[in-house]
Amino acid sequence: MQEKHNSLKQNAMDGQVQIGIWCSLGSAMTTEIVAGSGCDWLLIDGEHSPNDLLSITAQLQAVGGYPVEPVVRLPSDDSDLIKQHMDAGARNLMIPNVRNVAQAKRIIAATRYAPEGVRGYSVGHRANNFGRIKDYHANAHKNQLLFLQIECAEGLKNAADIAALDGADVLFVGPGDLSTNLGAMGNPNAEHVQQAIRQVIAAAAKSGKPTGILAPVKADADRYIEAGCKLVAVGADLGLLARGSDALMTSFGKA
Ligand SMILES: O=C(O)C(=O)C[C@H](O)[C@@H](O)CO
Repeated sequence: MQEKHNSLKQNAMDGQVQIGIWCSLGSAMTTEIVAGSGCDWLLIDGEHSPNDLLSITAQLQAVGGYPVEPVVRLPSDDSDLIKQHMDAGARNLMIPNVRNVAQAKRIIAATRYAPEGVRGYSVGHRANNFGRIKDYHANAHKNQLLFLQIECAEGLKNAADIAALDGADVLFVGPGDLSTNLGAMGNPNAEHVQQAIRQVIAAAAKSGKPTGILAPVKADADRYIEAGCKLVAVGADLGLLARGSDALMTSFGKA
């Protein structure tokens, strides 16, 4: 048995736009509903959502039969969390608030087995179909996609050097944190924040790496795609449900 080819990695590296949806509800059921939408990828959020290793594993299992690549965002760059979630089958990882090359190198090392890295070895886990994928450990890095979030001035300053690292596959802008850390909380469309986002796109492009962003407003998503973003999350389960249910109640005069 071979590991399934990572179409998201292939398409991202080929410069194809890949449309995603953010999953924040911590539910295998709602994430499976999203998986059937036709999106290319979906983000299971472990940073700002009530998720843990077990709930993230359940969501990975729920979407396993769909033509979608799940990306798991961890709450930090903790190497033990990286190990646990990769063993659970999270081969596309997003790490928040990456600020400099030294931190990025530590993160990359945590995703790789020796001699390139320090990922702990386990003979059987969900990632290698419980030992059935015999060459998993030798080839795992070929099917992994690592998203490093650029969300502050230091990360912005170091973005090009971070993107140049082997193993730093995607620079992913966190528009909420980036705008907050640039003095424009709640206003990612402020011109200096937009300029910063364009700077991240250019920094990644210098190393031939794609950029991603979360843009739940279509006009913003269209603008970022036009500006060169390739991995764009265009909505979130939480917002879709809140806005949808509110609109429904408004239509019956209930809100
Ligand atoms: O900074 C951001 O914006 C992100 O990284 C995305 C948010 O954390 C996401 O949870 C939506 O609020």
